Amino acid sequence: MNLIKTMRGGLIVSCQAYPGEPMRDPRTMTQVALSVVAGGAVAVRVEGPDDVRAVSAQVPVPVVGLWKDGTDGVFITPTLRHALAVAEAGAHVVALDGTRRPRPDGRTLAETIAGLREATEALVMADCGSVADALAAQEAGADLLSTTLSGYSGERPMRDGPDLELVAAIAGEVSVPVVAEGRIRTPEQAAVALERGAFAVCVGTAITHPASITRWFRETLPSGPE
Ligand SMILES: CC(=O)N[C@H](C=O)[C@@H](O)[C@H](O)[C@H](O)COP(=O)(O)O
Repeated sequence: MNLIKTMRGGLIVSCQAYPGEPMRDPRTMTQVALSVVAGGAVAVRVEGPDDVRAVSAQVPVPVVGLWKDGTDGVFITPTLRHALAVAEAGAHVVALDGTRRPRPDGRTLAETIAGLREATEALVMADCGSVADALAAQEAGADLLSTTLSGYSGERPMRDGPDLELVAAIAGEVSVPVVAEGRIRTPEQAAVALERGAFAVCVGTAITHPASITRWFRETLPSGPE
């Protein structure tokens, strides 16, 4: 619980590069992670066992690890095998799909969390897409809940910005800490998420994904090269 307390009111920064991108390299992601820690991140969120291993060996803050497998359905740390690998790589917190959808290995979320607890000391962040997910994930034993999958799991509409309504609704219903995550683009949105009851805020793309940030600028310019 002490580890969770260190994140209270803070900014968790997700440092991820996607398959095929130039920054997809454990050394590069470690440099990104060290840079966001220098700026005050209370924790980092990192994808894939290789990046988790490299980053957790170097950064002085908790590492929230995940392993994406695929891009559809349940793909964030989808099975117990993935969760164990992320913990073994050094993650202090394992983030996994916390929706009520069937999981590829047939285990329930509760069984997955129990299996992880038997083998490791890692805490669990359940990535949710609705209030019903959050309630079920709390029941299943998650240590932290996040709104990561709002707009992606089919239960909430996809918005341009963060689903602050969901943050408030979950925070009002559960007793475990709630992380506001997903499409937070500005410091102001992050501050509002905390006001609405989030325990901490997680920002990825707007801080660590240069291709997206560049695109936002370019698309906002009135005209430019074709
Ligand atoms: C839905 C999904 O796959 N989310 C992923 C989860 O790890 C990441 O791609 C996001 O970057 C992360 O959740 C942070 O959100 P944003 O980048 O919007 O600040």
